[in-house]
Amino acid sequence: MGRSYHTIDSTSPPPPESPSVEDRRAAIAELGEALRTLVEQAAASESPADELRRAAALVREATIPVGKQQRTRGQIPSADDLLGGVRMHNPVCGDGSAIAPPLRVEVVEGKAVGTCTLGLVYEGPPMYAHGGISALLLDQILGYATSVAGHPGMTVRLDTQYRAPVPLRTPLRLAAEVVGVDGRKVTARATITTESEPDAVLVEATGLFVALRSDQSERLFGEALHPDASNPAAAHD
Ligand SMILES: CCCCCCCC(=O)SCCNC(=O)CCNC(=O)[C@H](O)C(C)(C)COP(=O)(O)OP(=O)(O)OC[C@H]1O[C@@H](n2cnc3c(N)ncnc32)[C@H](O)[C@@H]1OP(=O)(O)O
Repeated sequence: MGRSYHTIDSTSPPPPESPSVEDRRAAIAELGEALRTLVEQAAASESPADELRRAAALVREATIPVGKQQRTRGQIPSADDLLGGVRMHNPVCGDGSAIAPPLRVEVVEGKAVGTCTLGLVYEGPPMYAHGGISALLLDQILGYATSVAGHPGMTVRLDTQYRAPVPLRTPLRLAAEVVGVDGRKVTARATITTESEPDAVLVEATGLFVALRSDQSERLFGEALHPDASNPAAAHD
């Protein structure tokens, strides 16, 4: 099951989940996989117009069961475990996300190392990834590196250097590590290469992360973390 570390995550392993939560996560992942197949095939499709219209009708029909129960912006997904690092809909790593590659991340010798393959849905220049997608991947793995190093924070600056285009439908490797800690400010560096040529850096980034003070955390996330305390209506609208 995909796990993604966020700014308010701890790095300790999550406790065992109940079977119903695991089943719900499995269902979310199954839907995510189907959605990713759909969006990739749509981006690559050369099917005739009538086939595309038939597909659009089927997709509209599929939104009915999915839309039956919706959470609000202020509600954390019931299948997530923030402290355990489970974010099912994270747009980079989440198994339930239609737009996540998804990036798989593990810790190797103190570095966060990620792997993914980008489909045609991420195309910018023909055959290569959109630059914003590279920045998205780098921001995520930098955030992961700061979390696993015990310094979770929010990105306040992301400097990205594009040295060569990132090829689509090609296994990629990302690596990130913390290079400096100055009070609440944490600097980390990350790279994107292909798996076959790990020494040829395609894109690199330096990220500056700031650990939130408790008042900042409360201001930004209080509604989601304590919905009943801050706004009883938010949990139910
Ligand atoms: C699962 C996800 C994994 C991770 C995914 C990637 C993470 C993300 O994408 S996070 C989302 C994107 N980032 C954001 O939305 C953050 C938006 N920024 C903010 O909300 C605020 O800047 C916030 C709350 C982080 C910090 O508050 P702010 O008042 O700006 O800073 P403050 O707390 O006073 O400053 C702390 C230090 O950081 C410095 N600083 C803040 N911003 C910057 C900046 N852009 N550049 C340089 N230094 C900065 C300050 O100067 C200060 O330095 P010092 O202690 O030396 O005086």
